[in-house]
Amino acid sequence: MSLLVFGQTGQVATEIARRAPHALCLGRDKADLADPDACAFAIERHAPRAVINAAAYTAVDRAEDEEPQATRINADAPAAMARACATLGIPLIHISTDYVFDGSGNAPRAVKAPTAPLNAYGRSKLAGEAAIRATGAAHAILRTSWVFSAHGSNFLKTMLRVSDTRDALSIVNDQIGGPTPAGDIAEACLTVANRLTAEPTLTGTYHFSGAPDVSWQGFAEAIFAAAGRHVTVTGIPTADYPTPAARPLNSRLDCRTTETAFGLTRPDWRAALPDILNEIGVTPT
Ligand SMILES: NC(=O)C1=CN([C@@H]2O[C@H](COP(=O)(O)OP(=O)(O)OC[C@H]3O[C@@H](n4cnc5c(N)ncnc54)[C@H](OP(=O)(O)O)[C@@H]3O)[C@@H](O)[C@H]2O)C=CC1
Ligand SMILES: Cc1cn([C@H]2C[C@H](O)[C@@H](COP(=O)(O)OP(=O)(O)O[C@H]3O[C@@H](C)C(=O)[C@@H](O)[C@H]3O)O2)c(=O)[nH]c1=O
Ligand SMILES: [Mg+2]
Repeated sequence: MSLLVFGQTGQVATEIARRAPHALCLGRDKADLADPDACAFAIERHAPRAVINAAAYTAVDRAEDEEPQATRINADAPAAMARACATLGIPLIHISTDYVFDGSGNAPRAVKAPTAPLNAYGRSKLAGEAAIRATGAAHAILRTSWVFSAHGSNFLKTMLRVSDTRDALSIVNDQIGGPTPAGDIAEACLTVANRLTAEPTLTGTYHFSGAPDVSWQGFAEAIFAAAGRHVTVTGIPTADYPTPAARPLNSRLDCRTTETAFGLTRPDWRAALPDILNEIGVTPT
């Protein structure tokens, strides 16, 4: 057994499966993250050379009402995975989020910058990070942001859906971050898994997000331009788009240590748009 992946249908898991046909990707039916012991058992039984956790509770607004469940999936399960990895002496590659930060200021966040999540999802992901570090397992925690792809649910697909019925939208323009193609995250995870297997001293936390940083409004406009859809996008402040979960204004991630350690540079999300739209079946008219 080479590589064990938690997650099968998600954005990143789908892209890992495409790139690593020999990896064993476990869906919820084979490993339910609400059952952390089952996740640890799956690792012990398959004895892979590395584990990638690409599954998570990602419903940001719903997590406000389901924090215990989000914490079980985003913290208790990764902790159990890391303990099993430590026992076997294999690395765990785990994905985390810009939402562990409070989004103050305008500067890109360094890896070691203080964390202070604004919402339940962010707290559950931060708890996962801490729990993994505490096990002593060789690991890489890869924080990314604003993931999009042809699969699963994401902002790009929401924009395409709503523009089927509306030709004008109001989108927040004061939350800034790096949209990240799931395919590039998958590639980064595989690169990091290979490197960490040979060099466990690379253990640590890393940032990996797409460039350039943009507002959700700017991202929406780029999506509609690439899709050839004529939609009027009006920028609004976050205060005018109330949601159950608060979201950080500044989601910029400083990704320089990831390039130094692994040679991974920030992917240009604009370059990924045409292929992803094409895969969804959207062709500019
Ligand atoms: N989406 C984003 O914008 C961002 C995501 N991240 C992180 O990246 C990682 C990958 O996210 P992404 O690919 O977008 O995730 P998705 O939301 O696309 O998919 C989540 C995956 O997790 C699985 N999952 C959820 N609950 C369970 C469970 N109880 N047991 C087993 N599997 C479960 C889902 O399976 P099922 O289909 O069965 O529900 C699905 O495969 C996560 O760690 C996420 O926190 C970080 C920053 C941004
Ligand atoms: C649909 C819509 C959204 N918005 C805003 C709401 C929100 O601030 C922003 C993005 O909305 P979403 O619900 O897609 O974003 P959200 O689900 O919060 O996305 C986050 O998911 C988790 C998993 C992460 O880890 C983060 O990196 C981030 O990608 O756009 C508008 O302003 N107008 C609209 O019409
Ligand atoms: Mg969402």
